[in-house]
Amino acid sequence: ALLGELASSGVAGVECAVCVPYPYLAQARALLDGGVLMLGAQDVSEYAVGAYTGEVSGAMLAEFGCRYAIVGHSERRALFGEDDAAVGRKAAAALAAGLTPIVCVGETLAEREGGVTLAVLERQLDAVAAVLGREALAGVVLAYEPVWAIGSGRSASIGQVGEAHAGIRAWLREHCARPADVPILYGGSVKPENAAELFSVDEVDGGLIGGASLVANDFLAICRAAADAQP
Ligand SMILES: O=C(CO)COP(=O)(O)O
Repeated sequence: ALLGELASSGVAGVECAVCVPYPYLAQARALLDGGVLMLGAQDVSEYAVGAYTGEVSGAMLAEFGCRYAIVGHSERRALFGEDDAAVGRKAAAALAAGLTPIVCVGETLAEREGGVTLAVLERQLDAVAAVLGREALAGVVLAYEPVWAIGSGRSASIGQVGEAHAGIRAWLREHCARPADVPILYGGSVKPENAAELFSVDEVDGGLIGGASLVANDFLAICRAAADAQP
């Protein structure tokens, strides 16, 4: 459904990708081959090669046509013990395999209510910068995903998103060789109804869509909102 619509109507200037679970990569690749939608994975191993049963390396993902790998999604951090340093190593592994890591950062509700949102984002970003360095950092995509807004139906407010994204851009100016090259996506209950407003916020360069991406027409509406928000 996505391919048909995107091929006919297009979304000029917007890069769209689907990040599918590992077992569906081959099937997705066959469907997407040569089309306008790019392919990504939802995770990647921090190890390039070796005996790590169950792990999927960046090279394997590249072989299956992936352009992107999400790293440090809050569910990976909270449920699978991925700490800030491991997220940095995964980002490095993705880059080494020629993939663009989509590095997720975001605060929990307790952290937001405790007034430490920007400090948490900085801590998570510092760990990535410590592994990548200023040059390689320019090759990532960042995604601000407040944990409390993911899958909850409750997106962050325009003000909250603006403050976090401005904070992340300021951090990039200090730590990244080419701070303007790094897109900052917002994720957390993005829907057709709120996409245009969220994409109008300064320093919001796109979205990382969960639930709404499973409904083709909703995802398409969000892609179009991103196209309409082009400067
Ligand atoms: O985690 C997300 C995308 O990775 C966001 O999920 P929702 O859009 O369902 O809140």
